[in-house]
Amino acid sequence: MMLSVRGLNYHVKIWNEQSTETIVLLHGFTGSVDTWSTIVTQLPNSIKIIAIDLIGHGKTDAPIVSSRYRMDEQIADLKAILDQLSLNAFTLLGYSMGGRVALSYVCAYPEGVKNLILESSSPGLKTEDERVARRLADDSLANKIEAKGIVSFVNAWENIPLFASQKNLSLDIQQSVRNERIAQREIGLANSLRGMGTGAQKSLWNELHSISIPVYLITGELDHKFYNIAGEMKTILQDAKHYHIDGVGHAIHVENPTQFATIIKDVYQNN
Ligand SMILES: C=C(O[C@H]1C=C[C@H](C(=O)CCC(=O)O)[C@@H](C(=O)O)[C@@H]1O)C(=O)O
Repeated sequence: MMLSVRGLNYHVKIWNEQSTETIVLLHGFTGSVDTWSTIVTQLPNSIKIIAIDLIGHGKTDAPIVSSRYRMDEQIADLKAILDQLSLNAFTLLGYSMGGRVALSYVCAYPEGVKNLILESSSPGLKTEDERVARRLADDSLANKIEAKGIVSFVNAWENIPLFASQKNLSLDIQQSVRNERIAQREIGLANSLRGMGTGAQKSLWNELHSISIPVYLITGELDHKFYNIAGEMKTILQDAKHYHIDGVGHAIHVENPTQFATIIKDVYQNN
């Protein structure tokens, strides 16, 4: 379904619409609602699942103005979507960039969020120097995406060290991840980096201590960077559990969907 919010058309996919327990799923950079297709088959019908294509991704609009992709704009869109769907109590799950959106959302709009699940994500960068350097890198990548096109970008992106463990997946799964990335629009990815990239968003490190809901941090054994980030987040959060999954990297839901789905089911059993 398409929802019009704050002047943009968002693509939203819903499973088990009549169920009461609800989880909202937010994909990562270069992703779409399709990234959750395997997970959905492993969750019980008792859970209503709402997956959203974030701005510039999937079938959601990709505005040409990069400022429309700022994190405050994205979470305001998300709030408007959830209000339109009359959601007043739900678990919010985000993968990587989607986790940064989810965490930003909880810090700005905590009402209604019962649990927060962050897969391989971060609260942003602590210092302005780090953010300046990352913005320069992300701006350069954004310009390269527009100059050389999506295929050239994906050829490089799927081979960054962060995704090395995905080479162990079946060729079918690797191809499905590639297809999802290839289907993206250059303007959407480029402006996503410019507007809500890791260096563009504000740091949420100093807001973590105020989050009172349960936070579930999921990282992969082979993803040392985000394992360490999650470990530090856990020392600050009031109520946090860190699941560290053996034998997988950054995209746990792709590399071990069964164990990922089990964690989600555990969260609901803890409610
Ligand atoms: C490479 C780094 O940052 C990028 C890596 C992960 C994030 C993401 O959403 C990737 C999802 C995917 O392609 O499967 C992305 C983001 O948070 O926007 C980062 O740009 C890094 O080392 O930080």
